[in-house]
Amino acid sequence: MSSQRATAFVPGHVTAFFSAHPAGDPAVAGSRGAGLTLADGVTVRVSAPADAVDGDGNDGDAVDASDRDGGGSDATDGGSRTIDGEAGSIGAVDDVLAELDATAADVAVETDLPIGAGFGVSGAAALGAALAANHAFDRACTENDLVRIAHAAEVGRGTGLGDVVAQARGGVPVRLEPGAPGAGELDGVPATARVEYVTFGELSTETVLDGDTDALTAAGEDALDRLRADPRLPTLMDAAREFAREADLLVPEVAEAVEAVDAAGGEAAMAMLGRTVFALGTGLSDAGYDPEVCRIDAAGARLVDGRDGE
Ligand SMILES: Nc1ncnc2c1ncn2[C@@H]1O[C@H](COP(=O)(O)OP(=O)(O)O)[C@@H](O)[C@H]1O
Ligand SMILES: CC(C)(COP(=O)(O)O)[C@@H](O)C(=O)O
Repeated sequence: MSSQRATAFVPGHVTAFFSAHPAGDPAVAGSRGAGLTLADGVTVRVSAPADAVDGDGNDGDAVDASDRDGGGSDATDGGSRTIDGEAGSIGAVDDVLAELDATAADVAVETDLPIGAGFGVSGAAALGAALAANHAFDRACTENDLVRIAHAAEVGRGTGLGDVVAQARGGVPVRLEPGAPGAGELDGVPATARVEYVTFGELSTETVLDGDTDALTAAGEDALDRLRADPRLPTLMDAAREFAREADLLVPEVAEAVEAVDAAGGEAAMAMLGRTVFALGTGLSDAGYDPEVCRIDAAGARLVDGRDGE
């Protein structure tokens, strides 16, 4: 049965450490590393125009974009695109919609997370758009197909390497081999925890990934070896701190917060790639900060029903 509206939720993902592995094929390119997925994430609502869902996997010429009211949209040839109610789009989302022949959709991205601050919002929006558009347009893709499409879009735009596969899994994903399903390989640290975070601002993922990533990648491989030898959260946090120092990515506000949490007896690290510090338990509040609070996400990306996305 075809459904014309669908909503997906995708957890945020803070990368603790990573190594970059470029490749000609964006489904094969990606990162190794580890991080935490968060119960705070991104909700994506997709509506397909009535004449775009024909159940044979092809909306083709049935949709004349010029007939549609593009109010509130800055999309060039399709339905409306909003981020938290304001007109705006994310490149990886546009590419996912094009791949699914679903540019006619109205797409609303909603999140309480800051964009560009290391929470993988662009990857989450891309994966959420893939899950919801597949359902709304009755495209009959599998989950692996949709993860591959979102991963390739995110890598192609240079806004992430490993967030999408991690967000699809949930929990504490360990990316053992880079790339989308079929190429990559995932494991996880079986753990749950309260997570606190404070954001001081954005850090351009595109700029870091476009630069020399050799030192970063060497540090990321060392960190992954440490975690594989001792797959527990405190080791992940310690490996993350060492990675940030060795890769020379620490920014002063984050370094100060990580030290303050350590002095108060807690565990904190920098979220790659953003001016963001995250801590386990009450680490940041114990150090005198006023953090956002959530938990490690248990389920990974999923379609959700109901008007409120609950
Ligand atoms: N309000 C916004 N602030 C920052 N980036 C935005 C915003 N709206 C759209 N974008 C797009 O979202 C993407 C953010 O990617 P990235 O820096 O990897 O952030 P994140 O860590 O949240 O994934 C960029 O492609 C950027 O152009
Ligand atoms: C660290 C990063 C390359 C970017 O993460 P973000 O800035 O959150 O999009 C991530 O995708 C990863 O591979 O671990």
